[in-house]
Amino acid sequence: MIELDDLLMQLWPQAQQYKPAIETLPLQQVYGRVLADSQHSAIQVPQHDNSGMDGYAVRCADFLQGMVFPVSQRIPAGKTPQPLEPGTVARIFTGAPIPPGADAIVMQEDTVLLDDGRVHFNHLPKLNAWIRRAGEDIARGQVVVEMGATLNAVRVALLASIGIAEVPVYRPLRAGVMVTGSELKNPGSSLEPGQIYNSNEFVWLGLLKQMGCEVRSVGIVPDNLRATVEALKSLSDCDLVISSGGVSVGEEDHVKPAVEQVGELQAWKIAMKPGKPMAFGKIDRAGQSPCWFFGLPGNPVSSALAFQLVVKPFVDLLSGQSLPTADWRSRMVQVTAQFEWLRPDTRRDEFLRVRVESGMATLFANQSSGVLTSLDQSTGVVRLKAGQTVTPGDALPYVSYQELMK
Ligand SMILES: Nc1nc2c(c(=O)[nH]1)N[C@H]1C(S)=C(S)[C@@H](COP(=O)(O)OP(=O)(O)OC[C@H]3O[C@@H](n4cnc5c(N)ncnc54)[C@H](O)[C@@H]3O)O[C@H]1N2
Ligand code: MOO
Repeated sequence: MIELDDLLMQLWPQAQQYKPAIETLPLQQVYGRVLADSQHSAIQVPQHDNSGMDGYAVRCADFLQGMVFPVSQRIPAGKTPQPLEPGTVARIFTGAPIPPGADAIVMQEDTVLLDDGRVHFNHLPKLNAWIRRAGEDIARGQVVVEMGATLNAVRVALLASIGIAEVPVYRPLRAGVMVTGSELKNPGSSLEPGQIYNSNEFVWLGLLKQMGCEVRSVGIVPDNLRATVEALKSLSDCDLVISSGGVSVGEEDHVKPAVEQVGELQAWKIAMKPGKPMAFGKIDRAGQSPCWFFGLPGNPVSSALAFQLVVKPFVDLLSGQSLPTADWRSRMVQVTAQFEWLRPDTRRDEFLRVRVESGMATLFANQSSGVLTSLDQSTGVVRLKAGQTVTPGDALPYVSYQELMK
């Protein structure tokens, strides 16, 4: 068996070597994509010192002479102001440039407009009040979004705010999906005795789409070597293929020999629970970069967790994301156990499904890897080292499903 951390260290450098193709797209089409080159700002934001309020631009020193001033100019947003005449104030609106010579803004609620058009100020102004300084958001030349960042709504808006209309992004990965098992039926059809519904595929379709992959599925593949080999071959034009089931040790488990026929198996049996019989390898493609292969266990919880803990960071790295973003281990936090766990697995690290509220972790009662409801009714997993027992009050490393899928 391979330790999980050793497996990750074996996988990640391979993913980092992969160079996805780059395309340049308009901002409207880049949501969820990974940026292929850091974007610098050619301008400062804001461009000019500007007002944060509707009100008056004033010179503080003038208030030694009194509290009532005539208005010498009107500055709406978008207009270039004249220098502020001494002994006067300027009517100004939110976002409008500060006139040279003004050193504070007074909001209009703190003033009274007199019948003769002059303005009475209720209080002395505060130096620099309500002036938003040029460049206080973004300096000229600053990197605004780093290469490898996923372009979420705010980052796309940041690019827009510096006038960039199109950016280079990595081409989405093509993920191939197959689920093995002669006992499987798709939802919508009725079950014969001994059959079960295929649910694993539906976890992956959702997660892969959330990760921005283009997904192609061949669906259910019966438990025989020939059909498994054919399914692998038919998906080999993808960047990676994920299969479920058939990776254990029984005679009905054909995935490993099938991968060995069409490519190479690099790892099998990981010291983690759930998820032990996971396999990793490659499907050969003459003269092209490899098609990576993940054989995940059939048990629904094992398949979903192995996906989040092993496949997800690999796909993130293939997609061009940086290692710190991809490594969920650095995002683990400590929680306090409110449960007891006295029957640890002595050889594998265990991931227990728990519900965490205010830093307190309660255990989902049924930790079987066949119980899919456990994933819905827990918030994440705590990681135990092989042989580790838990008593209430113990501090445990925890990662939420939300954090795993970031
Ligand atoms: N003698 C041994 N038996 C098993 C071992 C072992 O080391 N020695 N490992 C166990 C562990 S751990 C796991 S996990 C499972 C994984 O086995 P497979 O990956 O070969 O999966 P299958 O046997 O094909 O299926 C397991 C289970 O999951 C259900 N399943 C399969 N596909 C789907 C799907 N698409 N949607 C929903 N459910 C699915 C399947 O019906 C089985 O109930 O092996 C243990 N055995
Ligand atoms: O490790 Mo298996 O994945 O227990 O369920």
